[in-house]
Amino acid sequence: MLTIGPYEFNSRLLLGTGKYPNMEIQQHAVEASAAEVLTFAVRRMNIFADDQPNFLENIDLTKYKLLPNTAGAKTADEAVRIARLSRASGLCDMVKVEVIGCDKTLLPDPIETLKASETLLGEGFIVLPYTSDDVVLARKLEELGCHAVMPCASPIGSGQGIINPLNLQFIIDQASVPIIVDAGVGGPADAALAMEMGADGVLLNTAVSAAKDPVKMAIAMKQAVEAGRLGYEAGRIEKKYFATASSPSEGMISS
Ligand SMILES: CC(=O)[C@@H](O)[C@H](O)COP(=O)(O)O
Repeated sequence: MLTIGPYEFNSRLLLGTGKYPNMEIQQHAVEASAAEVLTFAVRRMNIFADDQPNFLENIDLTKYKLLPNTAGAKTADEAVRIARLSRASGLCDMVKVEVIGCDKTLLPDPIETLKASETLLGEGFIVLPYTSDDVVLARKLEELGCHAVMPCASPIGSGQGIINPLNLQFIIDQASVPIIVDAGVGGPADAALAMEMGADGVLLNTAVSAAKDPVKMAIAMKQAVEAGRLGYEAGRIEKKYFATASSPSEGMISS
């Protein structure tokens, strides 16, 4: 079970809803992924225009928890405004705080992320900030009271996978709130590795929505997250410098 604030989920895969070839493929991919949390950019949604196409119409909202995100915000104030708007529209009291500090890398602004998270926590939101793999910032966000921390594997949409496993491991090891690896996942092996390292969940979008076959990739990601988690729980063997024979040598007939 993945527990975020008051909510519990069976699936540890969280899915983004942007950039699918069309809404039908998106719907099938979402179903195939078995994700229970769907994130979407409030600013890019027609949530207030009844006459506009809206992915929420195609999704059975009784099956999913929505995670509105503040994509597009460049300051804490903007992120807070977007979060208030989404809660006022009755979507959810969870929010993924995303405050971009650099247009080229889409890496988050740590100071504005911290400020926005503090304000939203004070207003009773369930706050999940998107961060870089900064170990100290992750700790400060947890100390602030964030319900989960979401460090990126690598820049959004880059598909580079986990580029700083050491930092990510530090973040996972020090945390007592869920760590959800968010952004930069390229293939199932990246998702499995994050889970094997002890992450509590993986949030991804582009790897599925831009895959040649998004529905197949959604299934692959589901299985990768499950396999990675199972491997983590099973306990991996230690890496050794030299070989160790797989069969016991005691009791062998010597020639
Ligand atoms: C949808 C969303 O929230 C993205 O900003 C997220 O960070 C996923 O990134 P990828 O597209 O790299 O998976």
